[in-house]
Amino acid sequence: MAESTEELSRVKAEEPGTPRADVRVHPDPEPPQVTRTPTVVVDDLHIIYRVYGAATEAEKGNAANALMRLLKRQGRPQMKEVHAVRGVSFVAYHGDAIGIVGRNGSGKSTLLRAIAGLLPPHSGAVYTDGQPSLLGVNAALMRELTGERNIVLGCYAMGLNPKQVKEKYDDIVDFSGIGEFVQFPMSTYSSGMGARLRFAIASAKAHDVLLIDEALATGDRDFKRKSQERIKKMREEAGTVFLVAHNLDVIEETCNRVIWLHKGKIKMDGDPKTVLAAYNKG
Ligand SMILES: Nc1ncnc2c1ncn2[C@@H]1O[C@H](COP(=O)(O)OP(=O)(O)OP(=O)(O)O)[C@@H](O)[C@H]1O
Repeated sequence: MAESTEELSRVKAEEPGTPRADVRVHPDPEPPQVTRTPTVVVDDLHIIYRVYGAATEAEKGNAANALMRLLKRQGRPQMKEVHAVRGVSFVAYHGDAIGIVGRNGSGKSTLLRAIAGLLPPHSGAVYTDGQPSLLGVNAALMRELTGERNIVLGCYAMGLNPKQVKEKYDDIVDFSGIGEFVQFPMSTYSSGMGARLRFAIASAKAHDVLLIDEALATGDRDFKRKSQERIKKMREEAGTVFLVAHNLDVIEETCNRVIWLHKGKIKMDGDPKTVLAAYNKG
């Protein structure tokens, strides 16, 4: 942590009076290359969820109150705010694969959804160069349709034309490893099979910015290896990949940079080894 403390004091010295909770760690003392092209700029982003009907502090966790409310058929008109992302700022570049780590509820998925444009900022902004695509465990494939139909529809949704879908189809089925299950509705798939098919569809196309939320967590070792290779290829094709995963090995092997979120703020941002070592300690 000596390196990060030094970095933090330097940042503070440069910006007197500006409170900074985050720590930026660069693998070498050289300043970042100015020639790299930024793909995602997140500027002092705040995301707040509004939950209607939430319990007040006084009512929280009180079974007697809950029972009384039920008996009296009282509604709960209170509105509670959850401040999930609190002033996050960073710049991602072409060719970056950025792992996002943090404890449950630290704001990882919220940040990805905001970069994908699915959540409006409460304040601050997200600027992206190109179209961001979010691939999550809940990505919108249709459970009642067969894998085959989902591949075709998913490819169309990504903007491929019928000829390109034909060319990609076999590769998607092979990569997903779902075999003859491709003929069955996705409702018959295990969660791992669904996740593999989603990744296979999404990665069949080059993305400007690909956001992956835990999709690799459910695959077996062989699938993880294949998907890591594919992420590497996507990086080489000059896209930017964001990866949220609780499996830190996957992050370390796949990413060239890691952002550690803690209670909605960036606690550390830098090369995977340094950040993961600090995260494991803390
Ligand atoms: N749709 C929602 N409505 C209200 N609050 C939400 C919603 N989604 C997430 N939150 C809250 O926002 C905070 C951040 O959640 P988020 O899912 O982004 O964290 P996470 O780091 O991805 O967690 P996990 O590792 O458990 O997936 C949490 O306090 C969570 O309860």
